Amino acid sequence: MANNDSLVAIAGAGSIGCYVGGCLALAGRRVNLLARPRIGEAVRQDGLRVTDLDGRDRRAAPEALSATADPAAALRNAEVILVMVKSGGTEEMTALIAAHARPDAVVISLQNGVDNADRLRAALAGRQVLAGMVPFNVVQSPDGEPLRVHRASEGKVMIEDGVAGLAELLAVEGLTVETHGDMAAVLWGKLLMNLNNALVALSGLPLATELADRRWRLILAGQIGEALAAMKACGIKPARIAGLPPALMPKVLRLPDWLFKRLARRMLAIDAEARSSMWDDLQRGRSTEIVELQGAVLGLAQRAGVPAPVTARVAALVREAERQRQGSPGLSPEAVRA
Ligand SMILES: NC(=O)C1=CN([C@@H]2O[C@H](COP(=O)(O)OP(=O)(O)OC[C@H]3O[C@@H](n4cnc5c(N)ncnc54)[C@H](OP(=O)(O)O)[C@@H]3O)[C@@H](O)[C@H]2O)C=CC1
Ligand SMILES: CC(C)(CO)C(=O)C(=O)O
Repeated sequence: MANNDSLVAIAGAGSIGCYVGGCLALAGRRVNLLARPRIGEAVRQDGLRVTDLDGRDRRAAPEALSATADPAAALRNAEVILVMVKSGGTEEMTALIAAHARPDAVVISLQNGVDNADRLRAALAGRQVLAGMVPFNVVQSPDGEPLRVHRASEGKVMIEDGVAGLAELLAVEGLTVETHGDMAAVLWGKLLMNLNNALVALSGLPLATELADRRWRLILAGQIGEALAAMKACGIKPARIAGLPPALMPKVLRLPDWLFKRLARRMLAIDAEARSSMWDDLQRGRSTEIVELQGAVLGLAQRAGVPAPVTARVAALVREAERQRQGSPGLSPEAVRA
C-alpha cells in the first residue's frame, strides 16, 4: 500500500533517477535522492532543473528534495525505492537496500534489461519487489555544466500491478505512469527497442538522425528479426511498446525513408538531444548494458539453436568500444555490417 505522502527513495540518481525524482519533488512528493557526490552537491546547492520535449522548464528548489551519497540516510525511512542504477550496479544496490531499507519498503526496478527485478527479488527474499519500465530517453547535462535533466522522447512508464496507490503516487506532471499485469512481456518488448541503443552508441549520432537513415534501420531490423525468432522459439511474447506491434517492426524499419517518416511518427517524436543510455556509458568510459540487452538475445538464440549473426556483430563492436574507452567510435553503418 502506498499513498501520496509515501517517502520515495531514488536508488541511483543519474539521468532517469534525477528526472523521475525531480518530477516527483515538483509535484510535492517526498523524495530522497541517493546520488554520487557530484550530483548530490549540485542538487543541494542549486536544486534540480527538469525540462522536457513538451516545453516544460521547471526547477525543484534544493529544499524540495533531499540528496545524499549516504545510503543509510537515503534509504532508512523510504517506503518506496525506485532502483535506477545501470544493470551492472544492481547487486551493489541490492546489498545497500538489504542493509539499510525498511523490510516493508516496496522496491521497483525501473532499469532496462529483462532480469533486474528478478535479481533484486532473489537477493531480497521476503520483500516486495516489482518490475517497471521507462520508455523515454533522458539527457543529462555534461559534467561541468549546471545540472539539468531533459526528457527527450515520449512514453508511459509501466509498473507491475500489485501495490495499491503506487501508480497514483508516481503519476505526476511530466511523468505518465500505468500499471501492467504482464511485465515480462513489457520488458521483452522494451528490449526490442533497446537493441537500437548500441547502434546510437556505435554511430555517435542523435537518435532521431540515426533512425531517419535506412542504412541504420536495416541493421536494427536485422537485430529485431533475430530477437523475435529467438523469443518465439523460447515461447516469449513481447508486448507492444512503441506504437508498432513487435512482429511488424522489422518490416516498417525496412521501408524507404520517406514512407518510414510518415508511418513511424510516434517513434520519431524525439528531440535532437536524445541519444541512448549506452552512448552515455561509452562517452563516460563506463561498462555498458550490452550483456543485458544484446546478450539476452544471444542467450535465447543459443538456447533455441537459432542464428543471430547481426546481434553478435553489434555486441562484439560495443565490447571493443568499451575496451578502447575513447567514447563512441563514430562507426558508419557499412563498418557495422562488415
Ligand atoms: N538514460 C536513459 O535515457 C534511459 C535509461 N534507462 C535505464 O535506466 C537505468 C538507469 O539509467 P541512467 O539513468 O541512464 O543511468 P545513470 O548512470 O545516468 O544513473 C545511475 C546513477 O546511479 C549512480 N550510482 C550507482 N551506484 C550508486 C550507489 N551505490 N550510490 C549512489 N549512486 C550510485 C551512478 O553513478 P556511477 O556512474 O558513478 O556508478 C549514476 O550516477 C538503466 O538500466 C538504463 O538502461 C531506461 C530508459 C532510458
Ligand atoms: C533510448 C531509449 C529510451 C530507448 O531505446 C532507452 O531506453 C535508453 O536510452 O536506454
